[in-house]
Amino acid sequence: MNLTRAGARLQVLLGHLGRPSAPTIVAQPVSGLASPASFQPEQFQYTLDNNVLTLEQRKFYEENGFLVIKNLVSDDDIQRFRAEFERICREEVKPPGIVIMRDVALTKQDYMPSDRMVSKIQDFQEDEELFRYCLLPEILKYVECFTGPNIMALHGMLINKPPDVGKKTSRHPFHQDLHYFPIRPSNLIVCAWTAMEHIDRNNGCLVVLPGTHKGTLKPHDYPKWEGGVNKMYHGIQDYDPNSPRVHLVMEKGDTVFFHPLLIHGSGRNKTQGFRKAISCHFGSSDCQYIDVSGTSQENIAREVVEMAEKKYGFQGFMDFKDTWIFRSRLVKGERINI
Ligand SMILES: CCCCCCCCCCCCCCCC(=O)SCCNC(=O)CCNC(=O)[C@H](O)C(C)(C)COP(=O)(O)OP(=O)(O)OC[C@H]1O[C@@H](n2cnc3c(N)ncnc32)[C@H](O)[C@@H]1OP(=O)(O)O
Ligand SMILES: Nc1ncnc2c1ncn2[C@@H]1O[C@H](COP(=O)(O)OP(=O)(O)OP(=O)(O)O)[C@@H](O)[C@H]1O
Ligand SMILES: O=C(O)CCC(=O)C(=O)O
Ligand SMILES: [Fe+2]
Ligand SMILES: [Mg+2]
Repeated sequence: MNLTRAGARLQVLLGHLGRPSAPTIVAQPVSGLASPASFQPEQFQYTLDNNVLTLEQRKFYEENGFLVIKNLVSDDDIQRFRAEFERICREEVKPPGIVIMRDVALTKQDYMPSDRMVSKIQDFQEDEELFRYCLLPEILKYVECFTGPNIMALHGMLINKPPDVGKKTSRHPFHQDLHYFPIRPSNLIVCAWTAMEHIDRNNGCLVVLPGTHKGTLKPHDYPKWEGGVNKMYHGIQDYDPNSPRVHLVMEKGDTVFFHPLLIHGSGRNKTQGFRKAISCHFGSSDCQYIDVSGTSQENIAREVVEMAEKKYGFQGFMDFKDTWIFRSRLVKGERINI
């Protein structure tokens, strides 16, 4: 994207956020030197001005589309998320709205209420214990660098990647999360993803294609994998197989923040343990809903609406946008548009 246009759009958004616009860049010589404070960076388009990120971290996110913050979430909090996840799997608590997903390779087994049957839970916004993740001040402090001060939690997930049974169904194909969101602008959306244990290539770490957040939203569809593909795990069909991959090896509590256009996936879990991570997508409440009719997002919109209609029993009068309106929750500032 053209820098001037992006700069102009950011100015409009900042104005809309009720903040002073970023100063126009005029290199003013002060005692013969340009003052670093007045030299506000017009080159930044994926991060906002505040004092949380170092210049180096900011440049890294701008360039790569992700940023890992080590040791951000405490062991105590992670233990609480794990315990609540197990209670949900054992059906001791049933938070309204929760979506429990099994790995496609295990769907023909008799269901036992146990964390060994569940590959992912989604939409935990009504579970006060898990939703604590989306309210953690240490997470929101970083989220605000991307969304600004009015923050909505759009979607929470706890991923329990099962041991692969040999069909490679535990993989998550390369995708861009924006495919699932009828919400723009994309630069005001960010995902926080926290490792709940040591995660590396053996148990299926996140794999990212650095810099791909600078591209556009690509068409997504089910990959043609012989062993089966999980429901709604759409992938990008024409990603560049030679694009450099970065495998994110993370320790318990480490958190990666990434842009919704960043192409990422996760590999097979070759261990016998269930690899756990907790995540939430956040967006500025200044964002807007878009109509995805006639775009590449139509396919996922149809699937999500079908599932929501089945789950909530409304037939025929829900659209993609509605499924997001009632699932998202304000976590900071004011609810404005979305
Ligand atoms: C309002 C809610 C909207 C939620 C909207 C999510 C949008 C999220 C946006 C997030 C943004 C970030 C990016 C996230 C990337 C993702 O994670 S995308 C979402 C991931 N997937 C899901 O959310 C699906 C969750 N739901 C499920 O897994 C449900 O169990 C299913 C697949 C709908 C089936 O439910 P069910 O009917 O209760 O299950 P069951 O009777 O056991 O099986 C029925 C049939 O489904 C098959 N099946 C069961 N599980 C699976 C499976 N995992 N895969 C494939 N087939 C399956 C069975 O084999 C069976 O097939 P047949 O024998 O009839 O041929
Ligand atoms: N044909 C494909 N289409 C889309 N995504 C793919 C394809 N093959 C692999 N991937 C994805 O590529 C990412 C990285 O795979 P890579 O092989 O580098 O990781 P890995 O950890 O070694 O995983 P694996 O053991 O499954 O090979 C994963 O997200 C995986 O799901
Ligand atoms: O494997 C994971 O933990 C991440 C999966 C992912 O990218 C997603 O659910 O959108
Ligand atoms: Fe994702
Ligand atoms: Mg591999």
